[in-house]
Amino acid sequence: MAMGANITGVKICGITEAVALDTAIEAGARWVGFVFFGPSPRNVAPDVAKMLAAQVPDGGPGRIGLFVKPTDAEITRVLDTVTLDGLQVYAPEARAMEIRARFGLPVWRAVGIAARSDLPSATGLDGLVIESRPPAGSTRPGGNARCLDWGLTEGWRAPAPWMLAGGLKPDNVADAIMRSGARAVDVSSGVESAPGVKSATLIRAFITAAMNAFRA
Ligand SMILES: O=C(O)c1ccccc1N[C@@H]1O[C@H](COP(=O)(O)O)[C@@H](O)[C@H]1O
Repeated sequence: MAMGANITGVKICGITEAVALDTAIEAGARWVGFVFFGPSPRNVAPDVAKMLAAQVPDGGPGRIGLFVKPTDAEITRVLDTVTLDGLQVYAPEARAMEIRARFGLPVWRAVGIAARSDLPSATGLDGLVIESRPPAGSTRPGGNARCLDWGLTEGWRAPAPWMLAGGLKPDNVADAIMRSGARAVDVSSGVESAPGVKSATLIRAFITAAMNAFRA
């Protein structure tokens, strides 16, 4: 999961089965994500994720494990079974830095924002995932199909490579890229036919729309 200053690409998150993974690989996803968070409809058991991760060819998308406020033991339990190339964590910066040091993998921190002042001005991490805040009462901090105001990141001098997430779909991702200035995007709900059920058609449409927008 190399992250240069100008990363461009698409992450398809919340993959739980082989067809969706194959589709994401064939369509040109740069990263694929596996969710290790019980309350999510995309939660995947480590033994299933192990088989999926092994299906990614050399030179294929980076395999990202998503964790919410994880303990070291939770991450260890997954990494003992699944080969991952990076971690996406929902945790404060200091805890994310601890995780990075402890496990020796690149770490992106997910940050929910509601105002420009919420955008981080500094980080010691490998990247940031900038997304909307969850709705009140949500059981999860992301994966809620909720858009942020894309204008909030326009002209932002990001302290690290970043990707835009939250409520992206095939029919709004081009607009989101143009208005936010993002060079990388992350999607879960927007490529599903039902919560947790990925659609090959929507995955292909999303990656095509995003890559066309990056080239525009
Ligand atoms: O996908 C989930 O279920 C999930 C659970 C807990 C934390 C994050 C989760 N998903 C991430 O949230 C954003 C936005 O997702 P969406 O496209 O709005 O569904 C993205 O980074 C997902 O990977």
